Amino acid sequence: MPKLITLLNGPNLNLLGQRQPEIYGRETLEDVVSATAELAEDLGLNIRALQSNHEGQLVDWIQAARGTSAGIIINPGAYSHTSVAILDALNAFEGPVLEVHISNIHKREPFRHHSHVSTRADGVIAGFGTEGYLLALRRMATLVLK
Ligand SMILES: O=C1C[C@@](O)(C(=O)O)C[C@@H](O)[C@@H]1O
Repeated sequence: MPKLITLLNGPNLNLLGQRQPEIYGRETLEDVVSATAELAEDLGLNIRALQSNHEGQLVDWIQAARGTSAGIIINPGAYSHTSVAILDALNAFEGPVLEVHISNIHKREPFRHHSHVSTRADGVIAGFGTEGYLLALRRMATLVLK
């Protein structure tokens, strides 16, 4: 059985492709999910891709990944900068956590420079566009298949 990786996207990422394309690009979330699922298959992994605009829902999915997923790839969106609840949930998850930001948060407004999630993440990718999800998945394969 291929190992399961939970891919979580937070608020407003459902609007990928339409929302500020000059920052986030023209690819939709559906495009991102199908590209990651395809790569996952090549790498011998399974992906469970979920998106929510609600903090508590993301916390519930992180908790559900305990004992069922080998790793979590998460773009927490704006909750990166505000959510101690998401950080606490990730701290209760036993496997590797990789954080993805499509944009380079360090080049943007100062309030985006800090991410609570980064204090837990085993790796962070920012500013690689939607390609960041694929790079994170490759790194996840190294971490969980070693
Ligand atoms: O919603 C997002 C998307 C983001 O996480 C990114 O992928 O670049 C960066 C966040 O600051 C922002 O709130």
